[in-house]
Amino acid sequence: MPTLGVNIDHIATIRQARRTVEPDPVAAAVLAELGGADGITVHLREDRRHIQQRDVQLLRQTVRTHLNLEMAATDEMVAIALDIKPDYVTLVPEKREEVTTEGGLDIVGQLERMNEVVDKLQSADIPVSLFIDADRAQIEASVKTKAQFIELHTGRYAEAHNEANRQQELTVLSQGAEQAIASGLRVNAGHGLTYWNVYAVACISGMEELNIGHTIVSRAALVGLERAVREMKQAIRGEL
Ligand SMILES: CC(=O)[C@@H](O)[C@H](O)COP(=O)(O)O
Ligand SMILES: NCC(=O)COP(=O)(O)O
Repeated sequence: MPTLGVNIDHIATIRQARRTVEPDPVAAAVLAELGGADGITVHLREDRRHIQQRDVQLLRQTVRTHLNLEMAATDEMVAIALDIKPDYVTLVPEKREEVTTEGGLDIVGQLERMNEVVDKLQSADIPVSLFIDADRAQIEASVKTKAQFIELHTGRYAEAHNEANRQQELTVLSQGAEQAIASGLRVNAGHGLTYWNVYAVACISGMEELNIGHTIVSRAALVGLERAVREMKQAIRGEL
């Protein structure tokens, strides 16, 4: 079975909604690890809409499992990664106006830049993963970069409208994983995975790690709400 990288971006989304100090992503990472997370994933976006650079610095010092830094392949982000030295970097495409990551990286169309960034990071002992669609040409180009990993974008599978479409997208993911592993790449997957759709992806042969965030933070908000309200009643009564 693949390991679980817990993406805690949306803990920071709640904090940034008020620009306050809670909830703290560092505390969230500790709790995720206590719950069995095999790794912690954060996406430091150029617009800093959720995770901040300080969070990544603190997480580097506190995460006991491994820290996966998702980032765009920009000079600014490469400099941050070289300074903080996460356990691995996942290069992702990024658009300021997007609600979340749309599609995978175009490795074919920017092979020279990808080669340069992968080489800079891996020469500093930071393994690189490329977040791509399970597309034959993108996988072939990823091999050329010498990145150690790819992360297959599971968004289209997660958004499938019916069972036939879901099976079709699952086959695309399985075939992509097979091609990548046969070419020497290690394979992770993520985006849009939920408690209801994760199992089929977890069963893909050779899958190493699943990075999952939004559904876990969403569920945490609901399963923790009753206790949170009970504790506020205690606080109001001066009992906390
Ligand atoms: C790369 C990816 O699929 C996710 O990590 C996603 O980017 C999380 O960050 P956002 O929710 O800000 O898109
Ligand atoms: N790379 C995918 C990830 O880290 C989490 O994506 P999501 O579960 O928040 O959609």
